[in-house]
Amino acid sequence: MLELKNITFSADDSGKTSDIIRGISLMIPDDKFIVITGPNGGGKSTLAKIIAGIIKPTDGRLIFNGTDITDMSITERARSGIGFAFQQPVRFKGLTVLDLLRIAAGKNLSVSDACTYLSEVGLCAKDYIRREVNASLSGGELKRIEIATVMARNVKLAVFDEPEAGIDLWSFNNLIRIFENMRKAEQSRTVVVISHQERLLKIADEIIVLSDGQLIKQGPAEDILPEIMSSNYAQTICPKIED
Ligand SMILES: Nc1ncnc2c1ncn2[C@@H]1O[C@H](COP(=O)(O)OP(=O)(O)OP(=O)(O)O)[C@@H](O)[C@H]1O
Repeated sequence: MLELKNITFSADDSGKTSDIIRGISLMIPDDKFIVITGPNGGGKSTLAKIIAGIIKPTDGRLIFNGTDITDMSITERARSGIGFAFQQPVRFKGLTVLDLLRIAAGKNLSVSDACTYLSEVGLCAKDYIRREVNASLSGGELKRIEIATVMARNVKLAVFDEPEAGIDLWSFNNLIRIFENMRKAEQSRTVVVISHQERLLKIADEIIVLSDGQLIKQGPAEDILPEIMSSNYAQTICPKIED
């Protein structure tokens, strides 16, 4: 279980301090498929980066399975079982797809196992396994390779930031299956996905809504989804400015 206690993140924006995350406290339980959603600019990616250790909160603590991970680096957090897939995957010059999967797995993954991960994300493994992870790969291919690395990592908590971006419809159907399989493959594993996609929201156990850096709602999908889909919802999270 991951507990966020009063997490705040402020950034210096052209000499002015802006509060991007404002005192968020929430629990991310084990063994769940959780979707974090909310309007653009609400702070979802920032919160995901705080969980992964890419950025440090200005204030507040993160407790993962009883251990305070606030001051842990990305690598230490990865070792403790947190896996993160970027919204914009990183390209590593000189590294092949197989190298990348082996680094993710933390062991000398066999070619056949590496191929299985690639096939699961819909890539024809023999075409990709020896390819260099560089600018010649398309955004969708990189995204899928990134997802395969999180699968290879065998994490307790997997965080995906807008995994559907740049993914075609066929692959999106596949992606839904991957998330479901990932969660079921390991007891107590939680998969957190940041998404605006209704189809992902529909299969979530829990939905978390962030807006303007604040936690607006958290609860079972069957309670939260109808509210999000209602036409009044946009006004609730972003009230109209009166004349
Ligand atoms: N380092 C930073 N300095 C200044 N502003 C930042 C910084 N990081 C994020 N922001 C701003 O904070 C807000 C939240 O950004 P974030 O990327 O977390 O939103 P998001 O909810 O993931 O949005 P989207 O749905 O569009 O991906 C945005 O207005 C963004 O411009």
